[in-house]
Amino acid sequence: MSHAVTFNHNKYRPFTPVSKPDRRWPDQAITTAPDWCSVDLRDGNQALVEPMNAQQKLRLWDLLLSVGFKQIEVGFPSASSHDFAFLRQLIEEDRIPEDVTVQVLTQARADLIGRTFEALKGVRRAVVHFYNSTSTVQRRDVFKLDREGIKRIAVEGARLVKAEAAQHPETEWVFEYSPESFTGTELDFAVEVCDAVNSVLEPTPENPVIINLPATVEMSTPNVYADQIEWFCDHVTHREAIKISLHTHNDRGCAVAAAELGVMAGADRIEGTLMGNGERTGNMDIITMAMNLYSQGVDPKLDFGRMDEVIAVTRECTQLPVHPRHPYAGELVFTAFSGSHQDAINKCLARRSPDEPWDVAYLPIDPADIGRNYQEVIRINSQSGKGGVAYVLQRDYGLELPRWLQVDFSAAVQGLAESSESEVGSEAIYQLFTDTYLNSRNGWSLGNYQLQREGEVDALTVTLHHGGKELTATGRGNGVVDAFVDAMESVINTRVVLVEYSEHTLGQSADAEAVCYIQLNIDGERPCGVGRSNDIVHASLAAILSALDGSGIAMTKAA
Ligand SMILES: CC(=O)SCCNC(=O)CCNC(=O)[C@H](O)C(C)(C)COP(=O)(O)OP(=O)(O)OC[C@H]1O[C@@H](n2cnc3c(N)ncnc32)[C@H](O)[C@@H]1OP(=O)(O)O
Ligand SMILES: CC(C)C(=O)C(=O)O
Repeated sequence: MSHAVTFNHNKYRPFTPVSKPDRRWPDQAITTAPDWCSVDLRDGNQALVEPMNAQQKLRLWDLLLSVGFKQIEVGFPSASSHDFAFLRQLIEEDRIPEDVTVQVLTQARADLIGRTFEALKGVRRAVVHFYNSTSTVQRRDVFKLDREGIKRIAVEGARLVKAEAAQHPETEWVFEYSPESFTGTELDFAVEVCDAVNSVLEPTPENPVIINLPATVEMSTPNVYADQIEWFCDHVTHREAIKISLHTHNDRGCAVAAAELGVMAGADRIEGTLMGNGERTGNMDIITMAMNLYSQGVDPKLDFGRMDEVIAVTRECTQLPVHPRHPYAGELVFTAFSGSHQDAINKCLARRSPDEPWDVAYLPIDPADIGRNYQEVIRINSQSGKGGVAYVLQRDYGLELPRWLQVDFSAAVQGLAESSESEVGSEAIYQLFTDTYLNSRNGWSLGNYQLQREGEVDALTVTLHHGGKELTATGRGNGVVDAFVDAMESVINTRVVLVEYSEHTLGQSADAEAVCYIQLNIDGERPCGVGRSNDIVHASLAAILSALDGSGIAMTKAA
């Protein structure tokens, strides 16, 4: 394969690690949920091919409330009349619950800040989130300003939001400042700018400012981001009066990991979106991070118990598909196709008692917790093994196949899966089971039989049908199974050894059907058979005949 001349890694530079020999975050664990802020209606919306209409925004807003978000960034009202109108609608229709705070974004620019406060008029409580880019590249190429110039934008923004807020004391104001493109900003400069902003805002522990440190572009491994967060927390002034918020993007695929390590490094708050929708590769996926906490026994303070509804509404509003393997939410994430996984899941679920902590191989959480059922856990294709097939027959048809029959039957399922080159559904598996063991394969069927007890010995006379002909056989033995094996030995004139026998009823009642599973040894061949009847004796005889019938060679001697 020839390489395109443009595919040249020499064009790029590695990220600079943070020199931090005293790092503490690797020893931390997350034991409580951070404060969550959904930015679906702002960062998520600004990244959509077709931004949400008013109806879709309301739908998503209601969903976010029902999941339990207490802080929701609802838009950039100074940038768009739609965002402005949506915020007005929430305020004027009194749609913001007492315990929920709306947040709005604005650049640190006078006209935009003025318009932002217009949009917020009459709101009970709000987070005003202002930002300006501080990164080296944006300073050089976008703003063409030095550090002082960039700091001035931030400080002026802080002064303006504070002044605007002071004119509306009826509202409870919270300020949030982002040194946008924090991950491309020298750490000392990020601290310098945020300190300067805070010297205007004058936060206190009772009235803290939110300092949001965005990985506007994810530029390094998550450990470096965590180092940056810890370094920032160690050096910023008035840490006790600041809520450190994180807002990670997923350019390198590690937005959730970065946010998690960032929380370990001292952050209090997380901004993100459902399913990680957002600019480019998206924002941090709050579902994944919250469910990661949940799976560790930490209350995520968000309720994803109705995951399918969350997915349906999000998909409808964003018009974005959900990957079938999206963590926790995707259609296939609790499904095992491969044999060894199925076998392990099957055994763990069978052994598990419901009052013990969840500990099931390959399933990090109980699918039932998010409204999924076990139906989807095990699905069958050519990668599947006997355990999975047995699980499906047990789950859907109550058949408890003994291990040796699982082995025998899995070859048939494998053959079907390979020839069909597709998934094999539960009904097709059952049909194959019926065709393989329950329907006569070579035309033999059981007619009447008579059993007589003579002392310690049972004598059996049985009628067999084949191709319109009738054949009577007799046998003696210790019990009816033994007597029938004896009768069949005389029919095929070959030694028949009963190797395995297993039975169960299909239900609790006295007249419940019985299922009998048999394995024979005939000249080294080990045919298996299954019989099913309201009468256990009939089921046993039918199973033996099924095994003989299926073996083909044996019964040709009788035909
Ligand atoms: C990482 C993020 O997601 S940040 C949020 C991004 N979201 C959005 O941008 C929402 C949609 N944006 C918009 O509709 C528009 O950009 C507006 C209304 C906000 C601004 O519109 P305009 O002023 O017409 O245009 P534009 O966005 O191109 O503005 C760029 C100007 O603002 C300046 N600017 C950009 N960001 C900031 C900032 N945070 N603070 C101060 N000035 C800024 C730029 O230097 C540039 O200045 P110049 O015109 O002197 O060259
Ligand atoms: C405005 C900021 C927080 C942002 O959206 C980003 O940096 O991605």
